[in-house]
Amino acid sequence: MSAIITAHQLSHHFGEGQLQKQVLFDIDLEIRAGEIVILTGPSGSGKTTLLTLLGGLRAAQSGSLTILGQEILGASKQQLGKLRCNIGYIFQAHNLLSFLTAKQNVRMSLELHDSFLEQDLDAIASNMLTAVGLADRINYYPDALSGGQRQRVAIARALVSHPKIILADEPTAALDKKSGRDVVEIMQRLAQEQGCTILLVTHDNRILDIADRIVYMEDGYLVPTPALDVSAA
Ligand SMILES: Nc1ncnc2c1ncn2[C@@H]1O[C@H](COP(=O)(O)OP(=O)(O)OP(=O)(O)O)[C@@H](O)[C@H]1O
Repeated sequence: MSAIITAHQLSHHFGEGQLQKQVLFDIDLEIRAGEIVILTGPSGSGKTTLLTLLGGLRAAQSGSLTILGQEILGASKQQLGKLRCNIGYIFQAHNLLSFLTAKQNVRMSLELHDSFLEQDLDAIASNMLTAVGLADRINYYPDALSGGQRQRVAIARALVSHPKIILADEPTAALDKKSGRDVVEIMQRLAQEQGCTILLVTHDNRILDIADRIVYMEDGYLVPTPALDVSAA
């Protein structure tokens, strides 16, 4: 498997001068095509900061970061924007637009890509919602859906354009055990079908077993995964 994301000696700080605070230290990480990698660790250890860097959502400051073959250090806003077309994002709060139906929310993601024909968009969006088990909720507004159903719409929206990478930040945090499990299993199945790489940040020990690999963070450093966390899954 080839590397799809490679970080080498990646560091990051917030603030300037006396207020500067370093939150990532010399991160070395390689993520290969098709892998499901879970990033876990205590609150404030830098997981979200690392995830946003690896997803091209913020500029890298030092070290080296290659995403889909492109060096991100010093990349322009345009280059980052183009890169993001190949990445699907799923967040804790699903961020669906409340005035659009499930289908319209998914369709909107397709409209950002010019590789799909206008007349096909409705059918593609509906098929994707069917794939996440929402065939009977296609024309519902988010307010009429449960938390788990909304998160499944968010998954459909992220995966519908067949991105090469999915980044998910605490996708099960707001869900009960059963819904959380359903959501990650759907992500896992679809990513496997599409050959997509998943990088997922979570505190949720109940879903650690879906990962091919668990990466553990502490105080801004990658550390060997404690055996305890793996067996607790
Ligand atoms: N925009 C920002 N400006 C200043 N400091 C920030 C900013 N974002 C994060 N931090 C700080 O960076 C550190 C790492 O935060 P980050 O959100 O990456 O951790 P995390 O491991 O994802 O935490 P959690 O599990 O609680 O979400 C924290 O000390 C946080 O306060």
